[in-house]
Amino acid sequence: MEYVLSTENLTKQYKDFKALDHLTMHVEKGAIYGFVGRNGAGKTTLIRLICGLQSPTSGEYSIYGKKYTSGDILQMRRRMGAVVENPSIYLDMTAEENIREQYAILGRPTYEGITELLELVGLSGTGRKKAKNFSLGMGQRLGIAIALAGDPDFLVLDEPVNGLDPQGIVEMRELILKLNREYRITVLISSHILDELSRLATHYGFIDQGRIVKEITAGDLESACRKCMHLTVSDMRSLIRVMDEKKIEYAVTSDQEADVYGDWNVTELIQSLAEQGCIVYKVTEKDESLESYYINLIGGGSHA
Ligand SMILES: Nc1ncnc2c1ncn2[C@@H]1O[C@H](COP(=O)(O)OP(=O)(O)OP(=O)(O)O)[C@@H](O)[C@H]1O
Repeated sequence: MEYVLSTENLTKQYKDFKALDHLTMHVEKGAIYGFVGRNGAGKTTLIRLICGLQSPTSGEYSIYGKKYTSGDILQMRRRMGAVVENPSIYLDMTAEENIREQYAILGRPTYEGITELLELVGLSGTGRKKAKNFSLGMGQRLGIAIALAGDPDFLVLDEPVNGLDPQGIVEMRELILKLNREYRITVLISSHILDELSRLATHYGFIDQGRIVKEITAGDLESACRKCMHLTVSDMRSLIRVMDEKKIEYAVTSDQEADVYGDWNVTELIQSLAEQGCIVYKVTEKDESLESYYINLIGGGSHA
């Protein structure tokens, strides 16, 4: 497995407060990694660390397999683009001037590719408009364009849809998907908006109080959250017999209760059970949403 980013026991302590507490995570090459956690969980701290804006207290991280203490780390960071907190945009400049500026900072020999970059992020029509007159969504997209100026293959976005209107959210989602699918850019996105992430992420890392509580692929998460029928019955042995005969997937949850997976005809199922002398007292549809999965995972409390 090739990891673009991996951390091991990464810890960041501010006086007597641990913002990151032995955090271990793995971002696979090609992934859109949804970094999920409530406000204050430590997402931005992790991003600041991997961008080299702050140093860890202990533990380590590697980018493209190179440890942060190695001499090659700066080179690896050049393969990374990030939009952290407020993107560094010159407000008195146009979108194009901002990207030109970034090209100059990066020491790129020509201004080639700027038109394409503006088009990619949907800012090609902004002409002489200065960044200070941009909408929030345009500003976010300019931040991404600046982060893309160095042709990164790893893009880190801290809460990219925060504050955007529904249209802005859709545009941001489409842009991220395009960067990942067409340009093969691995993306790490931090967010507390789970529903939005679920339309994008191929992998998730759930963070709480500075620790990763779970890393899971989108496929495994979908299975964990899939719909099922919850049955309360008089006779569990009969239920088991009927389910096994019909090759229906199920899970017994108590003496009288079971979860039945798949899209089955409820009337037929109840009839088959009745024929075996098993009365169905109650049928409810259970749909563990991403949100409730997450709340179960981190044990409730006040959430973002
Ligand atoms: N420089 C600092 N000094 C002291 N505490 C800090 C500092 N920076 C961050 N923290 C604390 O560390 C914790 C984690 O902050 P962080 O910004 O990483 O959270 P987050 O998950 O990004 O949350 P949010 O979604 O609110 O940005 C917070 O409790 C914050 O107050």
